[in-house]
Amino acid sequence: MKKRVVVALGGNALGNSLPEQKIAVKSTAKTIVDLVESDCDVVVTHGNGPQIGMINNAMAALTREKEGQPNTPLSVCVAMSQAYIGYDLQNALHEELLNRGIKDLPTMTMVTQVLVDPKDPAFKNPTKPIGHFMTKEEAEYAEKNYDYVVKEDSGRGYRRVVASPAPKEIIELDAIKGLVGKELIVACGGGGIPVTREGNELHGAAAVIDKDWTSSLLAQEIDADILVILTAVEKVAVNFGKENEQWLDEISVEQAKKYIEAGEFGEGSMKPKVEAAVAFAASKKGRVAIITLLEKSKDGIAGKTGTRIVLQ
Ligand SMILES: Nc1ncnc2c1ncn2[C@@H]1O[C@H](COP(=O)(O)OP(=O)(O)O)[C@@H](O)[C@H]1O
Ligand SMILES: NC(=O)OP(=O)(O)O
Repeated sequence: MKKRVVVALGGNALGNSLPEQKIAVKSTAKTIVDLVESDCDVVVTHGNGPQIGMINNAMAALTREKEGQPNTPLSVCVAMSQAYIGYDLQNALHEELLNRGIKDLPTMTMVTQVLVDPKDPAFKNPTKPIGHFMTKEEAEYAEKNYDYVVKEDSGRGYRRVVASPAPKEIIELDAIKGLVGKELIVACGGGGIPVTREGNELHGAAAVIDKDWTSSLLAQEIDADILVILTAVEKVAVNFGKENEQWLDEISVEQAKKYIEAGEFGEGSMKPKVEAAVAFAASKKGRVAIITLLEKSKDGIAGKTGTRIVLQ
């Protein structure tokens, strides 16, 4: 029987610049089509940290240059990032599907809005890094002149941070559900365009939602069998980077929660992935969340590698 799989693409699946992304999506498409050929109905989600930083900077420069040019809201920048990344992915998937003789699976990108709570405390405590790394001097300049909130990122330099509220509801969910299995869909890009509700109106919010959290919500809502979070490591570790580092194969939801509490996973990097994986695996017995490398996704689904989180 076909498996329903949500594949969440991390930064290494897309690269950090326009030329890097154009190259990266070629191997990303191979990985995704491998899953299609392994009898999976796939829905693709992706991050947008570098891309939204780039788009936001470009739009802000335009506002500074041209009198009367209104500022572009962050929600609109997320929408732009969905279209831009979706275009590159669709283009690469189209080619890869045809190369393998698969002609009956159209690809499409769904511009997706995701409801957030305007009272989410995340709006008062920006944590989500976006855009490029800055030196201390560049960071100070950006804070003073562009009103950015900037934080030091694990010894690697400084990055702008923005609010990252929790995803509550996927507005286009029914449309996505109707297409799973019939089309190869890219949805909920960059965690979704954050919106708040006022009656029948949806208003864009100044935030970037964590894509791992939205991917977990999507996987639960479409009743997926597997959530695969693809990133830059083959497995999740405890004592990561230390002498007694231990790579994890299969762990229970309970064990994963204990490791989260013990602070085993990097804030803003591995921790949201494990939390999102736990939320999916805990939501129904039989659901499996896998965290692994992009190029190992097929082996991960076959149970040969990756860290698997399951409800026991
Ligand atoms: N305990 C851990 N086990 C494995 N990787 C970890 C751990 N803690 C932090 N990391 C780091 O998290 C990174 C993945 O997070 P990130 O780069 O933010 O993801 P993304 O692929 O979504 O862009 C890994 O490459 C690794 O450097
Ligand atoms: N929106 C989001 O989570 O993007 P990254 O995965 O690139 O941080």
